[in-house]
Amino acid sequence: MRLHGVGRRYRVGGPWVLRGVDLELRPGTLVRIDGANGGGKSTLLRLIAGIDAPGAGRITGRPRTAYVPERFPGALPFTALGYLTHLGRIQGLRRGPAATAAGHWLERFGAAGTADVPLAELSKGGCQKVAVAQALLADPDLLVLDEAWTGLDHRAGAELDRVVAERVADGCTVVFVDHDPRRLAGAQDAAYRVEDGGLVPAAGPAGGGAGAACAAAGPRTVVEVVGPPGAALPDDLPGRPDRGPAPEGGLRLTVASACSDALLRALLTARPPWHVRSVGGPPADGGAGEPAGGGPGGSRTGSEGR
Ligand SMILES: Nc1ncnc2c1ncn2[C@@H]1O[C@H](COP(=O)(O)OP(=O)(O)OP(=O)(O)O)[C@@H](O)[C@H]1O
Repeated sequence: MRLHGVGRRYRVGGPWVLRGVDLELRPGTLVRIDGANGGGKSTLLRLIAGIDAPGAGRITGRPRTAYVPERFPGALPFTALGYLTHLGRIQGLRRGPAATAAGHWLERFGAAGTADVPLAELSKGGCQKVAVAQALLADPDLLVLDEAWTGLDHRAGAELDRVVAERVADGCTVVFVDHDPRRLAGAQDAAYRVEDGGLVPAAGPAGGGAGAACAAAGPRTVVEVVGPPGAALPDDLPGRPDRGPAPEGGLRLTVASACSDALLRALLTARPPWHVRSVGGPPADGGAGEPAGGGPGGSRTGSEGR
């Protein structure tokens, strides 16, 4: 998708909040937008999300888009599950798959217990989980997150980090604003600042590249893999895993746990696919990693022994 010389002002003859904004959003990239309060970040995100239209310039190549707004209209006459199922249907899902997706995302964000609670009775955090879940129902190709982490508890926030990594690994473009400069730090493919109505490249920890869209910090996961004979490890794997030989042959990959699902998916869907021998945590001594396959904290995969 591309923004060509996009501008927006809120009244005829009024000041331009944005002017002459050019931006290319490539598939499978994570893009951060920063800027001063009131500078126009949300305005830009609404244009990117397609819920507002530019007053100048144009936007081309829009993919299937989902959006988490800065403020979610919580007091609607639905239960959490009913609302998400309804939105899933609007996004083109049939009733059964919409209800399944709704339940899945509530579960992932630790909100399964609020499925039958009216939106008006949810806590701020509970509402925010619904706001995030609605954007994920139909696997969007462009996900626009305006302070989507605000109000989420730690576990749900970490889950959203993981979801972002998975979506990017699946080829989705994710554009986000967040007040925390450490959010997905080092994982961004590009970062920009809205400044004086324009968009300028931001200095900072961006530049991870398409395969790096995972949080680098936090717990680590160790994955032991065996490749097809003669195959090299695919380039640009999610999370840029550290690699070394595995004692039983093959490779031992160590990656931020937030990226492990995306890494596994990339390995299993590579052509030809890699065999995952075990998945586990690093050893307590913090060394290079001892997959706990079969032991505490680790698991053998279903493909073991193939
Ligand atoms: N619907 C609107 N009608 C009129 N003016 C608006 C509207 N939305 C935003 N503005 C104005 O546009 C400017 C940019 O607002 P915007 O919300 O895009 O900035 P922001 O960078 O997201 O701010 P914040 O960091 O405070 O969320 C502000 O001066 C704001 O008052």
